[in-house]
Amino acid sequence: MIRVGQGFDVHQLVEGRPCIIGGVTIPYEKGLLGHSDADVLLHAISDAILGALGQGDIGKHFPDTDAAYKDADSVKLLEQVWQIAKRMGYKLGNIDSTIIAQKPKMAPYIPQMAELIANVLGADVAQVNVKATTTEQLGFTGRGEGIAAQSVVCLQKVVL
Ligand SMILES: Nc1ccn([C@@H]2O[C@H](COP(=O)(O)O)[C@@H](O)[C@H]2O)c(=O)n1
Ligand SMILES: C[C@@]1(CO)OP(=O)(O)OP(=O)(O)OC[C@H]1O
Repeated sequence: MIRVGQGFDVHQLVEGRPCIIGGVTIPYEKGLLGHSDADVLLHAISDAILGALGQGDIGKHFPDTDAAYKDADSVKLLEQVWQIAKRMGYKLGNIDSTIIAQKPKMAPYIPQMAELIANVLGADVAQVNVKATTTEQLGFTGRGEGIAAQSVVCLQKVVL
C-alpha cells in the first residue's frame, strides 16, 4: 500500500539566530525564529510524513508549550517521526520538497541537506529531492521576512 502526505511550514527571519535549514547551518546575517531550531524544511518533511501516516502534525507530537523542545534539534524530531513510520510498517518511497526563500542562496547546501535527510530516513539520496525558489521579491518571503517550505512524501508499506 502507498500513502501520500504533504507538509507546509513558515518561520520568521530575525537577527541573532542561526539559519538552520535541512539540518545544515547556512552562513547568513539572519536566522529562523521558533520554539525549536525552526528548521522549516525538516518541519515540512516531518509534517508530510505524519500526514501520510494519518498521525496529525509535529505540533501535536512536540508541542511548542513543552520546554523539552526549546531550541530542539529538528533532526532529532525527524528521527522520532521516522520511528513512528517504521513502527507502523512503512518505508520511504520518495520525498519532494521546496524551500521558498528570497535569500540566502540554498543551491550550494542542497546536496548536504538531501544526504542528511536520506540518512535519517534510512533511504538512498536518490529518493530525496530538495529544491529552492524565490518568490521574485513578492510577499513575505520576497521581502525577506521569513522562509517557507513545502514537502510531499510517498510512503510504501513494507511487505513481509
Ligand atoms: N533561496 C534560493 C532561491 C532559489 N535558488 C535557486 O535559484 C534558482 C532560480 O530561482 P527562481 O526563484 O528565480 O526560480 C532556483 O532554481 C534555485 O535552484 C536558490 O538556490 N536559493
Ligand atoms: C517544532 C515545534 C516544537 O518545538 O516548535 P517550532 O520550532 O515553533 O515550530 P513549528 O513549525 O511552529 O511547529 C511545531 C512545534 O511544536
